[in-house]
Amino acid sequence: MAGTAQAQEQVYLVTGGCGFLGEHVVRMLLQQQEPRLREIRIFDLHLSPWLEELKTGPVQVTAIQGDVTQAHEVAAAVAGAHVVIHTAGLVDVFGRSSPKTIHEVNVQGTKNVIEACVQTGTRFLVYTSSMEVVGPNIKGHPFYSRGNEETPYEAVHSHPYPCSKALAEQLVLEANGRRVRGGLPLVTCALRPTGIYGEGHQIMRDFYRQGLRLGCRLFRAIPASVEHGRVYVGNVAWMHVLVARELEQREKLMGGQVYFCYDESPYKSYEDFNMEFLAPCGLRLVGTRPLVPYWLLVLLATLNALLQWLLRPFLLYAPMLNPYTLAVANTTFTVSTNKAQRHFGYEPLFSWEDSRNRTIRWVQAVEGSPS
Ligand SMILES: NC(=O)C1=CN([C@@H]2O[C@H](COP(=O)(O)OP(=O)(O)OC[C@H]3O[C@@H](n4cnc5c(N)ncnc54)[C@H](O)[C@@H]3O)[C@@H](O)[C@H]2O)C=CC1
Ligand SMILES: CC(C)CCC[C@@H](C)[C@H]1CC[C@H]2[C@@H]3[C@H](O)CC4=CC(=O)CC[C@]4(C)[C@H]3CC[C@]12C
Repeated sequence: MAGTAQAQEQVYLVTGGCGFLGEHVVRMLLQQQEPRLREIRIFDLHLSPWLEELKTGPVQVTAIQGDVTQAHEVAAAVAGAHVVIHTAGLVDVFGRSSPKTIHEVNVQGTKNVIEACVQTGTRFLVYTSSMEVVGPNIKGHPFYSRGNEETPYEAVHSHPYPCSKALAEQLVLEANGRRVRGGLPLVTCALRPTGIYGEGHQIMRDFYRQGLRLGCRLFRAIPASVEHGRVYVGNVAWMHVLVARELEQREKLMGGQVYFCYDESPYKSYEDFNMEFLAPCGLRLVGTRPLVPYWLLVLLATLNALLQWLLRPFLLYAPMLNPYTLAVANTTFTVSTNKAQRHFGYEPLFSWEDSRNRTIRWVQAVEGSPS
């Protein structure tokens, strides 16, 4: 009886619940109608207005405005939660924030989440890591033959974002098995999405708007032969929900594990993949080969980095092209694995056709909306 009562009292905390991925996780938790779910807490630096419309359903939705770098705020939000899904992070590859801030949010923030779990007795922690934890590395090595979680790869990073994600992932995995308040072990695992796309993807929106400005054209910069891993946001969210649900039953198998997020999205170059959505919206990718030679792109990217540094005291100059984004876009990095299926029965919830159609509908709706 006590077991039944406890089973109906689950509280989930989603950090970063108002972000691109976080919103999909929250909506997925509500859609899946998890019978044991009583409350979802959404912890974010910035709370979104759409949260209000979620507050009318049978599951209590609690919005908590807070900062993961503040240990006391995190501890207060975690207290009494059954599972924490930690998606909050500073996703900055354009140099908008300082390396120190990226470290504080992504590493110290994750430390605070772990310590809060330990102090308050929360046993299950799902961390949103990234493929960037593995690569591409600074040497530009491709991730050959569509690697999996076991594929050896020299993970060497210099950019603050992948460095911070790698450190945070390590902290999460090392915390697996730590005794939480009450004496039971903490069970953690990390999910590594490749480049996420779907409704709410701001970089896709930026490309679309740029294409409209350029007369419905985009110009190929990267060879079509460079494959870049992509995964639909709904499937990434579904994987988080499934892990959160299964972690208790399969703690021995899943605790301390990493899982790449994958689905049926095709292997293509970054730009060709984007065209799957942008072409039906009227854009065209000009050139079967890059229009600008690679050395010139490297030069422009380096110039951008230099300008960013020089202008920093006066203004924020953060263009999309810099040495890091160029290296990531220009290095083959794709995954092929079934570890999530083997460990916790994951199958993508959305087919490629579904994912594509949903994303196209979203891009079409972007037209005319404020930037
Ligand atoms: N977008 C992508 O392609 C990929 C993202 N990821 C990871 O997924 C997670 C979510 O990323 P996105 O949804 O794309 O980013 P996002 O920027 O849309 O969402 C991040 C959320 O975290 C919140 N946040 C940032 N700093 C915070 C702080 N100090 N305290 C509390 N909340 C804070 C933001 O307000 C935002 O709502 C991140 O951890 C990111 O590293 C991993 C792989 C790929
Ligand atoms: C004009 C350039 C040559 C093309 C620029 C494209 C880039 C802005 C994007 C190409 C690859 C993207 C990254 C990739 O999908 C992996 C990621 C994982 C994360 O965890 C965060 C986001 C990102 C680093 C993503 C960012 C934009 C690109 C670099």
